[in-house]
Amino acid sequence: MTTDTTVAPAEAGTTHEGLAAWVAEVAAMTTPDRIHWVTGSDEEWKELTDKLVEAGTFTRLDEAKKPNSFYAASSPQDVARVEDRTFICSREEKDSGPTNNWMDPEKMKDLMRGLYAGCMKGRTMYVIPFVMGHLEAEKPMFGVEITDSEYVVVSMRVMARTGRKVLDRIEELGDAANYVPALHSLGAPLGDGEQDVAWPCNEEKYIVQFPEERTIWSYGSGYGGNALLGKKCYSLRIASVMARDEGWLAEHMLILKLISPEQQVYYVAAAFPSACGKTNLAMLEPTIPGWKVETLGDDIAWMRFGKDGRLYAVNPEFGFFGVAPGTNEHTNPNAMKTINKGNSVFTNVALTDDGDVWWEGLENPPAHATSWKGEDWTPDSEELSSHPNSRYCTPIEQCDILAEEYADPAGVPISAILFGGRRKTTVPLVTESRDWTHGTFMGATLSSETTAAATGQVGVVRRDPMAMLPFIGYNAGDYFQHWINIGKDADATKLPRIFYVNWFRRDDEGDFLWPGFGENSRVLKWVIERLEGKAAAVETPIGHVPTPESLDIEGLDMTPEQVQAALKVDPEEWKAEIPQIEEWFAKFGDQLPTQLQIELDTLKSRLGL
Ligand SMILES: Nc1nc2c(ncn2[C@@H]2O[C@H](COP(=O)(O)OP(=O)(O)OP(=O)(O)O)[C@@H](O)[C@H]2O)c(=O)[nH]1
Ligand SMILES: O=C([O-])CC(=O)C(=O)O
Ligand SMILES: [Mn+2]
Repeated sequence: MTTDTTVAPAEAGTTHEGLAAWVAEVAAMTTPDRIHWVTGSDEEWKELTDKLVEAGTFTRLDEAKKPNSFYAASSPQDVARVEDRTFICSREEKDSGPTNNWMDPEKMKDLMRGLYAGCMKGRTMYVIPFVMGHLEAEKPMFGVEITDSEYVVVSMRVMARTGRKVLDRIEELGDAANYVPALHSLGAPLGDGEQDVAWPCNEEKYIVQFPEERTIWSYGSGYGGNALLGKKCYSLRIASVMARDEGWLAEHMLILKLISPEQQVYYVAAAFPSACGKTNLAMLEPTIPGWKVETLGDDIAWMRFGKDGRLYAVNPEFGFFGVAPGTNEHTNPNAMKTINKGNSVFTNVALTDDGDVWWEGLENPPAHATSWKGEDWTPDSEELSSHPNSRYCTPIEQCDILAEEYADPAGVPISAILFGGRRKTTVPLVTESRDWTHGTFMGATLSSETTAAATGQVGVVRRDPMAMLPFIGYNAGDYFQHWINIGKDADATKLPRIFYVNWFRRDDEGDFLWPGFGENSRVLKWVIERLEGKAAAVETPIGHVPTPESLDIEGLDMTPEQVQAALKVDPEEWKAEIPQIEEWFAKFGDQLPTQLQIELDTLKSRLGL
């Protein structure tokens, strides 16, 4: 037991005094049986995964099918992000804004200290030094996560650069190393001799960001978005606050590299809400001849201005935490190849009898499997084999189409930003904004049907600004202003152009109008041709949409009427949208940037309202 706050540096696990003191303080509060400083070595991975297998949390998959890979099933009450349990505890309530839960930070800390007291009893406390983005970055974005979950340690090693090398650098930099302290506990202490369960967690959950302190406290959940604190909590909620203060953008965006038949290279970033197609677009296999996509990231983009005045994006992550259902050789062959190389963790999918994993939408359903709930499953079963938010966690460097620029800490210059949501009606396949401010309006009014990526009802249309509704770490009105300011201060000719896409529009029978997936390359082609001034567009009240001839539909299995229906801008549908936008904007009161009100007024007058 090493929870003494006066331990010598060697015993403290680090020569960094501030870090040693924080770790000692947390240990004194949470009273773990032991403390382990995560090195990130292969031996450590082996030890931890063996321990997880022994505990029943992991099942080792067949080595020939998925080498060095594991299956896990969570508790049914711990399957997704918990937005109603997520808080932005800024000092002033108004700074968290109308879209976040808030509590006074001191009150929250008192409450959580009560929960954390003794919460690691019987467990090991792991200290994970990590960096989001490159260790070689000009200003490395360090974090240190304390957790009592081996599942979290193993997953963090896949999702972020972690371990001894990071700690060495933090120690070298000393006081100059700014790191985000991120505390996580499952909230499941073990009594003396008490047998552990396969997925320990607590019914009571708190996912808390303290934006001024750049600190994260998470309690009660082992699920990715709630527990891998480098991801949503740091790289979006905390980083969005840093970005506001420092003049950059931390966004819920994929980053892809597009190569035209003429070998021209373009970089595109795209923000879609959770489970709305980022990973799929990021790894797309174009169906149109001569075009090629490489990937840089599937979930998060940090964008800063370069010396040349362009906006450069880096992916701060090191792995993919992807939605399993729907992923297959047709929809996402590159994801399949990546996970088949192994070194991956699969959570809440089905386990086949021959030691592989399966999920809805994957080819070749097994005759029998064990469902994520641990029940017998056959293709005739009424229940799903896998939770709709089941996930694979796999190393990004295993992706065959990873762009070489991924290794560049300076990132890639973005030419276009796409916003997109999941809408059955109203929103056309693609619309180009008139300018940055109009594009910001499109992002600020983005709407989407809710998905299984968060707990709560699925399929309800809600505004999800820039796909960041659950991730903006401050007042969303100020966030909109920040977006507008980014455009105001920049050279407009160098800014990315902004587009709005919708792959999910349906016909009267309820079928998707647009085939999606690899066919989305046709939309990317139109976007690039717009940048080059080559493609035609129709001006509509909501922006520029493709003329039917300008969209490349050669070889596409769609009638011209179906293409028209996918592209259609129906003024009546948009008129019905206006009261929803007004209601949304009303939430912000005088925190709503005037420019967005002007954009709304312009849209109304274009619709004849
Ligand atoms: N119809 C249709 N479905 C799609 C398309 N792209 C993705 N999907 C489906 O949407 C679901 C989520 O896709 P992902 O690419 O994993 O979504 P994501 O935005 O990366 O999700 P998060 O990891 O939660 O942020 C999967 O079931 C996909 O099969 C598309 O172009 N058309
Ligand atoms: O954070 C998670 O749990 C998964 C994810 O990427 C999202 O929900 O956007
Ligand atoms: Mn995501």
